[in-house]
Amino acid sequence: MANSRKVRKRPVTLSKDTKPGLRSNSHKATQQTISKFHVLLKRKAALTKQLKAKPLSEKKEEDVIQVQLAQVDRELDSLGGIEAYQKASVYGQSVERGGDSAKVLIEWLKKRDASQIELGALKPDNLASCASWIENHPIDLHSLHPDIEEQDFFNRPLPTTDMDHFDIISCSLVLNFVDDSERRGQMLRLIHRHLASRASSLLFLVLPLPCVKNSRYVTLESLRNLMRCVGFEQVEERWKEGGKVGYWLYTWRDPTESNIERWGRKRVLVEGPKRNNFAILLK
Ligand SMILES: C[S@@+](CC[C@H](N)C(=O)[O-])C[C@H]1O[C@@H](n2cnc3c(N)ncnc32)[C@H](O)[C@@H]1O
Repeated sequence: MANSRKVRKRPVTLSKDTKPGLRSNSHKATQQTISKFHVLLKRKAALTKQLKAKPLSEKKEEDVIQVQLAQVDRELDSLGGIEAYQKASVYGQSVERGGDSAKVLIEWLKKRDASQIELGALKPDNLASCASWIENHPIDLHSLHPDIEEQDFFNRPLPTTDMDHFDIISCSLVLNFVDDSERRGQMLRLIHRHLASRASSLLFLVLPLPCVKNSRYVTLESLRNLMRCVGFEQVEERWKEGGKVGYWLYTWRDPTESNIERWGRKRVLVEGPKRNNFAILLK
């Protein structure tokens, strides 16, 4: 359902100085930047967690962690910071996926007036072709364009009126960017609260395929069940064997808190040495 937020009719395009500028980058270099970034962010999250867990008496240990944190920050800076990561991701969109995730979302949407918030938007015009019926509100931690609001979704004020809620939330390759399993669960719960509480509200989720096909803690089935617990019913799923990413579409429903404890801690679902540790926890 559309609300009275201003509908942006004019398709906005990326300005010259915000174009990726990475066309000459090799595919390999792009992948390296993205994966180095993820490794460093994970390390940073682990160190920050350790720091919070330490009692103050262990000052020496705390100092060591602070030094390690500073080193991680330097390495992130030397990679070019979040902007370099984002630009590599823009480039990755075309090389890895043959285009932006929005293509899949548009294919799945039934044409109706709707308001959408796009989390982790690298470009302001992903939904330009639907501008007459979708009022899109792109946000990102680090905005690459004046039409993308710079905002951490975790800090976005909760909706207070019907108008503040969205009909659609797009969360493409953002949940995996969140470096802590509990915070991923929090993000899903927040998404649920920002959507209008009706069955027509939609969540579009995109994850790197290994998060669900090669994790020891998450499978396609567990994702479906966890999402149901948060309050999302899966209606579409798309991925292909050997593919890079998976796409899911969910409708809003009431959460089922009955077996919530099942999702409160990591449980190995698939054994194997080459599995990754991607997890989502609900507390
Ligand atoms: C890998 S990029 C994905 C971009 C794009 N959505 C896509 O599908 O290619 C992840 C983006 O999510 C943004 N992001 C991560 N956490 C966020 C948060 N809490 N709030 C807003 N944006 C966030 C990052 O800044 C980054 O630009």
